[in-house]
Amino acid sequence: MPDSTGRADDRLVARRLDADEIADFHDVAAAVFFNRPGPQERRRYLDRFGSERFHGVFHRERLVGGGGAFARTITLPGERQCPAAAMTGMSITATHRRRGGLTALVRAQLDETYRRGEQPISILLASESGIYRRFGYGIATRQARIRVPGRAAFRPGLDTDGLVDEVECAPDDPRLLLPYTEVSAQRTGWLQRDHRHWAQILGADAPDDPPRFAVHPQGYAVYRVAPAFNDLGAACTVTVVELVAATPQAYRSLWRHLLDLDLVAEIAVDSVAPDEPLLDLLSDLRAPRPQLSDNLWVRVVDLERALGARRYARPVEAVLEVTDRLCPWNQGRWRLRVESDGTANAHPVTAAPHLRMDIADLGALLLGGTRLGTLAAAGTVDIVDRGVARDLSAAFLEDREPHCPEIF
Ligand SMILES: CC(=O)SCCNC(=O)CCNC(=O)[C@H](O)C(C)(C)COP(=O)(O)OP(=O)(O)OC[C@H]1O[C@@H](n2cnc3c(N)ncnc32)[C@H](O)[C@@H]1OP(=O)(O)O
Repeated sequence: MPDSTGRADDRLVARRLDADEIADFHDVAAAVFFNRPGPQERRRYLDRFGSERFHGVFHRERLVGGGGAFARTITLPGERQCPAAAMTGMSITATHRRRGGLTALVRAQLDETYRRGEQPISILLASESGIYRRFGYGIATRQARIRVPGRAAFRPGLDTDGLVDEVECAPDDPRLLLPYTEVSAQRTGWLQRDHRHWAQILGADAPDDPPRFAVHPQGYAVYRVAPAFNDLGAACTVTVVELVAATPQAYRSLWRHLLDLDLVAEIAVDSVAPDEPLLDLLSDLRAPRPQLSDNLWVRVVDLERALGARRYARPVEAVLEVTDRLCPWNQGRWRLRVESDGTANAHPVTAAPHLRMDIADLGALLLGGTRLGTLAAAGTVDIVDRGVARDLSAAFLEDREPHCPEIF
């Protein structure tokens, strides 16, 4: 409709979608991601996730985009469980891009997340790595893509126990649920799952391509095989969906089982932690050719609560000066005080800062996988007091690399 100047109103406006509108958004998102879901697939998605929070982007009352902010729980350092708004399916239809649609959407989602007060952080996996820093998201975890030749040997002296079995599993099978529940509560970056997430991850909607399962009393592997036979013989590829092990023995035994499958030329995993133990088990350490990229992006929505939600490796006291363009309530100086038991609190102060950083850098640090010194070397964090910064860096760091193994 023309405005008072006679021009058409070209603004894109974001607002919360009601239950009826979520189905329309699902169609918009499917087109954006080049999918053509059948009616059954659409219905299943809505049955599973229709109760989550969705926002839409409108142009003159036409729905042209949107995205979800799903309620998940993530493990933070110190085995602390933290609610997180998991952003997913962010979509703007091709005819309405680069007009501020995503910007309006992210603002609306962050405002609502803060107002509701349930989730101090927002998380996402980015389709392209250039999009989200401007919205205050930082790369909190990294992933490696690996390709291991079939039958690749372990270093000498690494035993396995032969307790792996090939079985059929339903999404609620305790042989999956029990190891996952145990490991996900310990590993920073892992998400808690309910039956909806399991069904989604195990492809319960795609009966023509069911995954295979190898189980061990303390773990499991979910994988698919792409058969391939050429002039020289078999050259099948195993793609590991996930391998979860609660003990080193289960881990080695499951990997040995996959590596020794006959007819397989290569075992592929698209996302493992950069310090995946397999990389230290193989006798040819160069064989997996790990390719690093970004994994989980974290956005601190409520600084005070987010910094208090994890445990730290050592006591420290530091004043951080934080800039935050989108969430001004985070902007300013904060004293972070970590006690000897690793718990912490943050309070606004006026004291001189020891460090200055953008909120995206705090998101990058929160899971303990990014070094403060690296951000300082890149010049995105400004260190005023080097001694305090060194102590703070050590307090933030995790023993193992955090990683989010799940696509959401
Ligand atoms: C968590 C997830 O869901 S990730 C999935 C993201 N979605 C997709 O990849 C689906 C295909 N792409 C799209 O739907 C759209 O292009 C989106 C959602 C990525 C961007 O939507 P738009 O409405 O065009 O973004 P908007 O106009 O608000 O742009 C905001 C800024 O981001 C920049 N930007 C937008 N898309 C990209 C991109 N793919 N790469 C780099 N920068 C980008 C814009 O140039 C703009 O920069 P500025 O602030 O300096 O001017």
